[in-house]
This record gives sequence, C-alpha cells and structure tokens, in this order.
Amino acid sequence: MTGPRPPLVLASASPRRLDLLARIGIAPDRVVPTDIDETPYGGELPRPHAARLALAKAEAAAAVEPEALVLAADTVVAVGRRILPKAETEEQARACLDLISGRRHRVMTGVVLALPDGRRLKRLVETAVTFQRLTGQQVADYLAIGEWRGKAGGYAIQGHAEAFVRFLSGSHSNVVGLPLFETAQLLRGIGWLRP
Ligand SMILES: Cc1cn([C@H]2C[C@H](O)[C@@H](COP(=O)(O)OP(=O)(O)OP(=O)(O)O)O2)c(=O)[nH]c1=O
Repeated sequence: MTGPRPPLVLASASPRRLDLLARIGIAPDRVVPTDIDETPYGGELPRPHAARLALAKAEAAAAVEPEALVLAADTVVAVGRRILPKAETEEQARACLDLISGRRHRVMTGVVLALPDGRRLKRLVETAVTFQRLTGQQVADYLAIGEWRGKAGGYAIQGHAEAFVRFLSGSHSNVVGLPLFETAQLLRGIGWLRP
C-alpha cells in the first residue's frame, strides 16, 4: 500500500469481532454496524450465503466510509445444505442444539476487505466441528445460561459450549466470528499489516 495507511473500519456490531482483532493487536479506527437483511434466499447454500452477506455488510459500510479500508464478515453454521438460524428464541436454540448434537457440522465465515480504490478482497473459511451427543439435561442447562442468544447455530464456542466440542478441524477464531489467520493475510497482502 503506497501513501498513508487508510483508517480501518470494522463493519460489524459484533463485540466478538472487535475482541478477536484485539488479540492480534488490531484496533479498528471506527466501528460501523450495518443493518442488512440476513434472510437466506430460497435454496441458498451456506457458503454463498456467508459470502453474500459479508459483501453486503462491506458495501453498506463502504458507502458511508469510502476513504477507509472496510472489514466485514458473516458467520454461518450449517448442517449439510441447511443454514441454521442465529438463535433469537430458546426454541430456536434448542432446535439448533438438537440438530448438531453428536453430529459433525460446519461453520463458515465470509470475510470481505473493501478498499477505497474499489477492490473487494474475499475469503471464505470453513471449520468442521463435532459436538458430543448432548443429553436433555445438558441442553436444558446450556439454554438456561443464555449464551446462545444472537449466535449462529445457537451456541458460542468461546463459552460453556467448548465443553461439548469433541473435534474441531480448521480455524477456531473462524467459529467465534472472524478467522484471524486469513484476515491477517488479507491485511498483509495489501501492505496494511507488515508481512
Ligand atoms: C458458532 C458461533 C457463532 N458466534 C457468533 C459470531 C457472530 O457474531 C454470530 C453470527 O452472526 P453474524 O451475522 O456473523 O454477526 P453479528 O450479527 O454478531 O454482527 P454483524 O452482523 O453486525 O457483523 O454468531 C459466536 O460468537 N460463537 C460461536 O461459536
């Protein structure tokens, strides 16, 4: 990147993404939450869905911050071709947990870096996760804690649900909401971060 380094804008209302970036020493200059419709299209597959929403968030923030470097992401939990919701009710969270109990599922995050020159750099990162088979009591106890609220797939690996994870293959930070290695790679690639 030639010339002065543009400010970094995080296009996300998620405190997790801010925390994740802080872990690798990155503090965005500004946070611009976006409010886009996150409803999947009929028959939309998980990967294109995550990629589409990440780009939509990036474009929404870039429209108000055209001189900035905009980082956006969207995290989706999928069982096969099925996209699980971001749990807003206990019933939704229970349905998600019943589906992923004892079964391998995938967590994918679309990441988009929007540059002031109009370029859009994209990554799609996938992590495979297998939970132990959950007992009715474990589900009830987990629901009572409330950590599922607003989380894709009805759980947060960075909390009590980590105790259910039998197997994980790929990026852990990707499950929390932002794959740090790939994000750093994007920022290094444009010279914003030192290689
Ligand atoms: C699976 C999983 C998801 N999540 C969270 C990450 C994301 O914040 C959320 C998925 O929703 P997102 O739409 O990706 O993000 P968001 O709504 O929190 O923020 P914004 O749209 O403004 O960018 O689920 C966890 O925190 N832990 C987990 O283990």
